[in-house]
Amino acid sequence: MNSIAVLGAGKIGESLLAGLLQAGRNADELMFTERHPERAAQLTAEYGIEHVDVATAVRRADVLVVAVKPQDIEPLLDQVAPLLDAATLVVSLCAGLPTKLYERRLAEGTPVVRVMPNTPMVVGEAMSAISAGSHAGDEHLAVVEELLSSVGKVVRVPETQQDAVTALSGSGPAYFFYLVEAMIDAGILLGIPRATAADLIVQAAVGAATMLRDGTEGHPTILREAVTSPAGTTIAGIRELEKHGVRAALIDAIEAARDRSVELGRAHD
Ligand SMILES: NC(=O)C1=CN([C@@H]2O[C@H](COP(=O)(O)OP(=O)(O)OC[C@H]3O[C@@H](n4cnc5c(N)ncnc54)[C@H](OP(=O)(O)O)[C@@H]3O)[C@@H](O)[C@H]2O)C=CC1
Ligand SMILES: O=C(O)[C@@H]1CCC=N1
Repeated sequence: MNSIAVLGAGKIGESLLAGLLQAGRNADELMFTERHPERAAQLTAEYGIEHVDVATAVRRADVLVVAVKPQDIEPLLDQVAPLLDAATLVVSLCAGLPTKLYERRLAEGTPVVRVMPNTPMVVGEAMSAISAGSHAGDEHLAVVEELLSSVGKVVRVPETQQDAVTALSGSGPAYFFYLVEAMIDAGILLGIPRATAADLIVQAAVGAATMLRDGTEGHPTILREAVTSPAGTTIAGIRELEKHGVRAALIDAIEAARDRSVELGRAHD
């Protein structure tokens, strides 16, 4: 079994570690680096995973998972580059950062796989899209697939699509959470207690998501039409969504997220 070091155990790094443990991986196959000692201690207490320094992570890990903010990548690569040999697989979870950035900075021939995961990996429901850098072959993609399929679904995409994927499934959970927040607020407006409104909306979201994924008819238009009765309540609401341009707003939002991903990568050209 590969030993895995997560460099930067923030929100996504912790989600990955927690998801891997939940999937049955042993804590002693995992390690992480983190620059705040209190947070490191808290993570070790909660998960039983060892906090190590970068040099130890590079020496011991078969797979180095980079999970720092894109803005923090340069100082991290300064630390890693002199220590790393080309036998270690580098897996980047960072929005926008191309594999060629790592290839430029790390030992010649280092295999790099770019991944866009999402936080539902903490409950084993991640969507991760993976792309090989120029020194990563099928065997490296297979290692990453095996790792991430234990915490959700994995697809292979050309690296040219990763900025769009970042906007869709990387940021996607935030947009669903935003919709849920807004719908709970609507419940408050209508006089429903917050806890009850939250129960109603969260279960509606879980039911709708399950129908989309597991139902015999998973097409969103057909499912939405089945809820929309003639002269009924749903169409009255949909007319308001259309009046307020919600569909166009979502398309614009996802395009803006894609553009920001491109910009984050260009900052390192
Ligand atoms: N959150 C999400 O839903 C997703 C995030 N990502 C990607 O994952 C990466 C991390 O995002 P996220 O988890 O949200 O961000 P966080 O800020 O929560 O996590 C990054 C962590 O890395 C730490 N860090 C930074 N530099 C170093 C270093 N040199 N050594 C050790 N630790 C370091 C940060 O410390 P400090 O607090 O001091 O900054 C922080 O704890 C980003 O590149 C993002 O694009 C990808 C998909 C989804
Ligand atoms: O907001 C971000 O930049 C990261 C990348 C995808 C989800 N969160």
